[in-house]
Amino acid sequence: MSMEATVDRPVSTIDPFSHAFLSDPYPHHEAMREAGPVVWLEHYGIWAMARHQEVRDALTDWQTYCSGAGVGLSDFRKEPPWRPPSIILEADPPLHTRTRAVLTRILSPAAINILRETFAREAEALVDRLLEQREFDGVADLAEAYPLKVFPDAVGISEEGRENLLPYGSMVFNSFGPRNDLFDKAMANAGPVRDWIMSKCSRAALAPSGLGMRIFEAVDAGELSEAEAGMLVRSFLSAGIDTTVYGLGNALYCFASNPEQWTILRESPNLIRGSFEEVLRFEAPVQTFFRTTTKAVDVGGVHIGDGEKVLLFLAAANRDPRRWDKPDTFDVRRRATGHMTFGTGIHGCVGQAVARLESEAIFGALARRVASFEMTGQPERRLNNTLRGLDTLPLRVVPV
Ligand code: HEM
Ligand SMILES: CCOc1cccc(C(=O)O)c1
Repeated sequence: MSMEATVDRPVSTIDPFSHAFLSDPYPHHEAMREAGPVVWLEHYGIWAMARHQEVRDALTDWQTYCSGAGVGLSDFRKEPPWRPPSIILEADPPLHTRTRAVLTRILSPAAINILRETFAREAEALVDRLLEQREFDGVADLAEAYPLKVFPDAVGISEEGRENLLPYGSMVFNSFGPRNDLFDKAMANAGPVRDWIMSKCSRAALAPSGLGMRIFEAVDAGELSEAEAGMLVRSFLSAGIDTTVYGLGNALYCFASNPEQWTILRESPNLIRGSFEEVLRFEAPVQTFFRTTTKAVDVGGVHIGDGEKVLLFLAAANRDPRRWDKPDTFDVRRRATGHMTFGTGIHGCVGQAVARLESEAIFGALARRVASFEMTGQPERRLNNTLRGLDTLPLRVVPV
């Protein structure tokens, strides 16, 4: 019998969904990276990976680390999901292969390029208004306002009721964590919010020329059922707003906190696209996702059993000194490709071209018009079981 060289498993008592951890995760990320390639979190009875190599390998090995049991703490095979599972995010091949192919085509860089002019026009108009105001809140007046205008417009849903989108995103992203106070608060008004969202996931509710109707055209082409098309529109509304809201807010925070980096960007506008990748690496709006093992597996000598939950710390991988030089420095000149904030492998973010276009439009407009940002008050955090970002960011802009 081959004696596997298994070592004792590294153990940690931290609660990665506590307010303390979510408010300042970086020291805990460092502790987990140093504890081992995989760490047992006894608080929840789950495994954690915080190093870049292990996170990347687990995301790539979808056969061993599956999504079909849910990509949150809850194992769908042991307890009912709070909503019908996503047929892309919470699906494995072959179902995932079919649904992913449809969204990959609809959200391809070429397809998204068609939105470039509209996204740029909306960004210029918003920046005009904010420069008039001089002082505003970077979260409410920019990071929320812009995605809430351009993305639902692009999907093709009506203006009325869009105030349900952020609450729904909060429900979705808090649901990947434990049923803690953050989840309970997010679910307070679940019924009406969920009803509004589902009312938008049908042909009748979608503009003929939007991204949503592109999904129903895949039904007519025999690639999807009518019900599956509705579920994929739900995926757009689940994933497509809060992620970019937190991402744009984190970007503003990074530039306001590192004014010399903003000056570098203004002098070299060709760095604008790459600077968003550095924001995503340094202040990942999406911090974690889970996988579930489909067999026993040995990671760096540590034995993980079959059917166990593994928490992948995307944000910890982004600051792993094994992968990055000066990982805790925000540097817009860094080539940040290889960050884990869009995931990687077969589930790697299918909407990343939309996110990049939104950021490029906004920060392109700001770089031409704003000499510097000044924080006029203390920013407040918006705690969420999966997302990291701000609730308020009081700003003043100094025009060029
Ligand atoms: C800064 C913005 C964004 C971030 C940080 C982000 C992050 C991610 C991550 C980490 C994943 C992988 C999840 C996993 O491996 O389990 C993912 C998948 C996904 N994202 Fe994004 N996302 C962003 C924007 C968007 C947008 C704008 C859309 C619009 C449609 C979108 C739609 C999706 C969908 C449908 C999936 C599931 C893909 C699959 O499972 O094959 N995301 N995203
Ligand atoms: C940003 C990761 O992608 C997601 C997130 C939440 C929900 C869904 C979905 O497919 O419903 C996808």
